[in-house]
Amino acid sequence: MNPSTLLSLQSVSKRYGSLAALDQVSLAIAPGEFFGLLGPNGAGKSTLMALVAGLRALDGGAITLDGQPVSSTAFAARRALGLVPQSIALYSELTAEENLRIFGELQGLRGAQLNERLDEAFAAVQLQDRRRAQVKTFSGGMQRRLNLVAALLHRPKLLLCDEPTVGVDPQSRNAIFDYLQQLNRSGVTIIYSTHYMEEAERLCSRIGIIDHGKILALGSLDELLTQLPFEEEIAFPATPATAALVSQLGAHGELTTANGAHRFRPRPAYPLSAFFALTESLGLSPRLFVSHRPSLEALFLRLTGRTLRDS
Ligand SMILES: Nc1ncnc2c1ncn2[C@@H]1O[C@H](COP(=O)(O)OP(=O)(O)OP(=O)(O)O)[C@@H](O)[C@H]1O
Repeated sequence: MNPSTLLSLQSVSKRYGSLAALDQVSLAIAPGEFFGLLGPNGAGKSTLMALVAGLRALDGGAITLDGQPVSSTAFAARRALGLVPQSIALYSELTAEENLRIFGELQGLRGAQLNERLDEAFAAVQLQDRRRAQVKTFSGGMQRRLNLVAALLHRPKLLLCDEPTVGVDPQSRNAIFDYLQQLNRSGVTIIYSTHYMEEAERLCSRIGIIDHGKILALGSLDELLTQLPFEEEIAFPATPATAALVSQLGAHGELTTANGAHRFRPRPAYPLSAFFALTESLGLSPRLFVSHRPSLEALFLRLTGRTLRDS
């Protein structure tokens, strides 16, 4: 094993009947990474998390954490990780504090140390004043925040977050992001699954795009985006005012039209300065033009023929 690998998946496969939920996935995660697993519903993200956490058995391949095989019997290895499950796993009739006490004890914490960790956890997710309230009285966002810290009381090296912001209001979402970034800066390695490309772009130092149980692309955001054949595209409304421009652009790049808008991808040899000189000479306001950087959405479309949102 490479000494800079914390978690290693080698040709990991998992089937449910005839369905290959994961198909020969290989992946190495280095200590300190904030790794994003980006893919649509049903891509295999939760299955990968459950296998890494030792909650389900592999059908093929191997997973090691710190060089030790991860399996349902390797309890010591499981202590090194925390799992934030996709669905909220809390006892709604119990108070927030009773919940965290149960999770802390399951993670091996007792006495003064447990009390200390509870204080830290409530402070970290700004729920100190609600610790004695029943979880069923919490908003969705508050439950999500509690669900997150419940996985962290034993200070795992590796945190698996399975779509932790689904159904969360923007304020709680930002609180979760800030907390995860702070944890990552303090040395916790994070694997974060999402179907929101904005989250992967904002949080993750490296991203794997997953679909139908296979990792289709892997790299930093910049590395992934350079796989796209174009640098930039410019969108503008399809109106009579822009018709003269459209008639002159064909020679300089690729032009597509959909939903009342044109999109122009200049050839590499055609500088944007020439484009804007042309629009000015036609008396068109610069405000009509919006330039788009290539996005993960565009890469996903290119890799799968579908958009992330619709698939
Ligand atoms: N216990 C199970 N039995 C049968 N099929 C399953 C089971 N769990 C998952 N699947 C199927 O395996 C595939 C991968 O599911 P998985 O939950 O890992 O995807 P996901 O990317 O996490 O998607 P989602 O965000 O919808 O949970 C899907 O087609 C799903 O229907």
